[in-house]
Amino acid sequence: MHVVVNAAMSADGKLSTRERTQLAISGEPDFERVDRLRAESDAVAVGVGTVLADDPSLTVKSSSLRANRVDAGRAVNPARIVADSRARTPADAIVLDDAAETYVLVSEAAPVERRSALAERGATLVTAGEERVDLLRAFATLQDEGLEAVMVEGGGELIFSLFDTGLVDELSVFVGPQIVGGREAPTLADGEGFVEAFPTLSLSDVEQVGDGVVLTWTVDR
Ligand SMILES: NC(=O)c1ccc[n+]([C@@H]2O[C@H](COP(=O)([O-])OP(=O)(O)OC[C@H]3O[C@@H](n4cnc5c(N)ncnc54)[C@H](O)[C@@H]3O)[C@@H](O)[C@H]2O)c1
Ligand SMILES: Nc1nc(=O)c(N)c(NC[C@H](O)[C@H](O)[C@H](O)COP(=O)(O)O)[nH]1
Repeated sequence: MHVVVNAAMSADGKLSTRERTQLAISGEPDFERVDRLRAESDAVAVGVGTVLADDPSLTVKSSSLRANRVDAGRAVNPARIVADSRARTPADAIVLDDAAETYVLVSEAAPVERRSALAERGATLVTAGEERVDLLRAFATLQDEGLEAVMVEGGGELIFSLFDTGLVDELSVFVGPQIVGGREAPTLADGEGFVEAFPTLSLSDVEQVGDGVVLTWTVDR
C-alpha cells in the first residue's frame, strides 16, 4: 500500500480556525492538484472530525479525470475511507451517498445501533481496535480489499496517528499566505505529539503557487 497525506495549511500550520470553520487556505490551482491526486488514488481517507466539520464529498470533480478512470477500467470515483472509532458519521453525511464505495473504520467501542445505521446506508464497516481504530490492522484489511494507493486528506488527529503508526509514505502540503493562530485550531499533526523519534522527511519537490507553496516530502524509512 502507498499512503500519501495531502492537506492545506496556513503559514502558521493551521488546517482550520479554532471554531473548526472551513478556511480558504488555497485556491483553484490547488483544488485542481488535489483533484488529480484523488483521481490517481484507489481511496481517499479522512477522520470523522473532518466529516463532522466539513461534510466533504471526496469525489473527483473534473469530468475528464472521471472519464479517464472509467476508460482505465476503474470506478468513476475512488473509494472513501472514514476513520470513525465510535461510528459518529451522520447517516446523512455526503460521504455515504452512492457516488463511491465507502469504508467506515470503527472500533469495538462503536455502538451497535450506530454501526447498523451506517451499514444500512451502504457503508462497508471495518472493525479494528478496542477503543480507537487500530489503523495498522484496518489498513491491512483495506489492502486485502485491493486498495493500494490511498490519499489521506486529514484532519490533524488522523494525520498524526498515521505518522505514529508508520503508515505514511509521502506528504504534500499547500502552505498558504495567511496567519490563523489559536492554540485550539487544528494543525497538520495534532494527537499527542512526538517527544522523541520524530518521523523525518526528505524534500522531493517545491512549487510556488501564487503567494503559497506546495511542498512534497517522502517519509524516511
Ligand atoms: N486544510 C485542510 O487541508 C483540511 C483537511 C481536512 C480537515 N481539515 C480540518 O481539520 C479539522 C478536523 O480535524 P480533526 O483533527 O478534528 O479530526 P480528524 O478528521 O482527524 O478526525 C479525528 C477522528 O478520527 C477518528 N479516529 C479513528 N481512529 C483514529 C486514530 N487511530 N487516530 C486518530 N483519530 C482516529 C476518531 O474518531 C477521531 O475523533 C476540521 O476543522 C477540518 O476543517 C482541514
Ligand atoms: N486543498 C484545500 N485547500 C483549502 O484551502 C482547504 N480548506 C482544504 N480543505 C480540505 C477540506 O477540509 C475538505 O475536506 C475537502 O477539500 C472537501 O472535499 P469536497 O470538495 O467536498 O470533495 N483543502
